[in-house]
Amino acid sequence: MGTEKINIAIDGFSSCGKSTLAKQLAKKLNYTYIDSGAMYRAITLYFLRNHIDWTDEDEIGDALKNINLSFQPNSKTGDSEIYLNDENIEYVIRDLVIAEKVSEVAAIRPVREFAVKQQQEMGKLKGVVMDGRDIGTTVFPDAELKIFMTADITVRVERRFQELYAKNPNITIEEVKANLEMRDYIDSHREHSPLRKAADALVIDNTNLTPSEQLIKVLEECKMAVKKSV
Ligand SMILES: Nc1ncnc2c1ncn2[C@@H]1O[C@H](COP(=O)(O)OP(=O)(O)O)[C@@H](O)[C@H]1O
Ligand SMILES: Nc1ccn([C@@H]2O[C@H](COP(=O)(O)OP(=O)(O)O)[C@@H](O)[C@H]2O)c(=O)n1
Repeated sequence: MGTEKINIAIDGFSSCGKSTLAKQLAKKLNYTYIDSGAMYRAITLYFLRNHIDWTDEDEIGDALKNINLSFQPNSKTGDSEIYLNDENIEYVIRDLVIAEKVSEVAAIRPVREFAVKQQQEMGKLKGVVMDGRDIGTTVFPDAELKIFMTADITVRVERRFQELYAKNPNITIEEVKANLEMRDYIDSHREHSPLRKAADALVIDNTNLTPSEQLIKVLEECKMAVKKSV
């Protein structure tokens, strides 16, 4: 592949493999991976810890002024991890307690403006793979490659359940299913930047694809997108 860098936007439903694909691509292409969902999870963690009333616009505005988010590579794995005011919160934000509230918080306009501004800044120099819900539609509407991922709900629930069960054996499959369905509903029906497939996005249904099969498929698309961009 040439030296020209493009931006790659990956959107889709919860737990369908967006970040797995985004990380694979970033490694292969030597791009920067940004997990935009981690930013909304981080803001939710801050709001919960500090008992912020997120129905109150003034309280939200003051709280956002105290939130500094950054991504830094893990010194052992090299994987990008999120920091909230210098604390590594990569692990804690994956908890179901955060997943229960994150879609409510992510629907708030000033929260989205706060996150989107930083995301757009990170993409200015290109060479970014970002996954989320509104990357191809709002954050990088001009991204050279847009992917919209999906997979059957039963497969998505099973995948996320296995992940959460490894950390907490008290978790039930019903809880995980209810959470994914609730988030998909709120994310696709909210007023500001709802989850939508961008008109020019390529749909990947990975219900029956392994991670390496999906990578091969998308790398071909990347090659073509880079060629088109020069
Ligand atoms: N193609 C695939 N086949 C099987 N499991 C997958 C595939 N892609 C991702 N996974 C697994 O599914 C779970 C959710 O993937 P993840 O990338 O975190 O999804 P998302 O970023 O969309 O929430 C993870 O445990 C991941 O290892
Ligand atoms: N670009 C984005 C990314 C995430 N989000 C919100 O953040 C939540 C968590 O995102 P995530 O990517 O970590 O979710 P998973 O699919 O990994 O479970 C989503 O359910 C959305 O409510 C968003 O609104 N916009």
